[in-house]
Amino acid sequence: MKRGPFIAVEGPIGAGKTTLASMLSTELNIPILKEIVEENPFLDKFYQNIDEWSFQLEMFFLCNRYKQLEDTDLQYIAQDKPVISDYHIYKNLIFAERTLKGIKREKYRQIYHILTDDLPKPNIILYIRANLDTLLYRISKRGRDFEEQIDPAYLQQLIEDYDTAMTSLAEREPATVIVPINGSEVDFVEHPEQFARIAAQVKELIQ
Ligand SMILES: Nc1ncnc2c1ncn2[C@@H]1O[C@H](COP(=O)(O)OP(=O)(O)OP(=O)(O)O)[C@@H](O)[C@H]1O
Ligand SMILES: Nc1nc(=O)c2ncn([C@H]3C[C@H](O)[C@@H](CO)O3)c2[nH]1
Repeated sequence: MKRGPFIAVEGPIGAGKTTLASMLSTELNIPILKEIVEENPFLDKFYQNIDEWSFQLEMFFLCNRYKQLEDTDLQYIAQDKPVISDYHIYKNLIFAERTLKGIKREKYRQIYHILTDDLPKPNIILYIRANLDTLLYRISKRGRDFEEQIDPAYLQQLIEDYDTAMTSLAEREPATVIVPINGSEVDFVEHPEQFARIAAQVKELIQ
């Protein structure tokens, strides 16, 4: 069955997902769904001690996004209305596979699949790839206190995890369109013509 476009913007921390999703939402007049950051009670503690807090944090993100996705399904997808999101639910697994170990990782995997397997997934993914220097620069420019403690090695691993995950998603879901964007070279914030090219590409995909 054909359904309305469900667009997700993805990429590692600080790649520009919220920025690009917001710009596209305005330009294309499509409602935006944003992830919850400031109200997250575990992020600060997590960055201070990943092993201690990872399970609580990953479960918090999963429950939150599960609820958002359920609502999105009712409000938009089931009614064939377009929507753009600054994340894909799959990011839960990308992060959790990196931050959890042993039995907790195994339990998390099972819960992730139970909760999300039957929910609608984005049919278009704008995947912003960016190198470590770009991400570190953008994260520091954004200036969230709790992110000052991010270990560059953790960020570098996530860059690689994202590449692996997107390749695997493309194999599992050949119908999903993945548009790679080189976030270290393409600057959709400072260069309107570069943003216009991305917006035109998305317009063409959803027509
Ligand atoms: N193409 C760009 N050129 C210059 N600055 C950018 C660009 N994209 C994003 N930024 C800036 O980088 C910072 C991070 O961007 P943003 O918050 O959109 O990233 P994100 O991928 O949504 O992050 P997170 O993973 O934490 O949710 C912001 O300060 C934003 O203004
Ligand atoms: N561990 C972990 N799992 C997730 O699912 C996840 N999603 C986002 N984040 C972190 C990245 C930014 O610092 C901040 C805002 O995106 O939250 C996550 N961290």
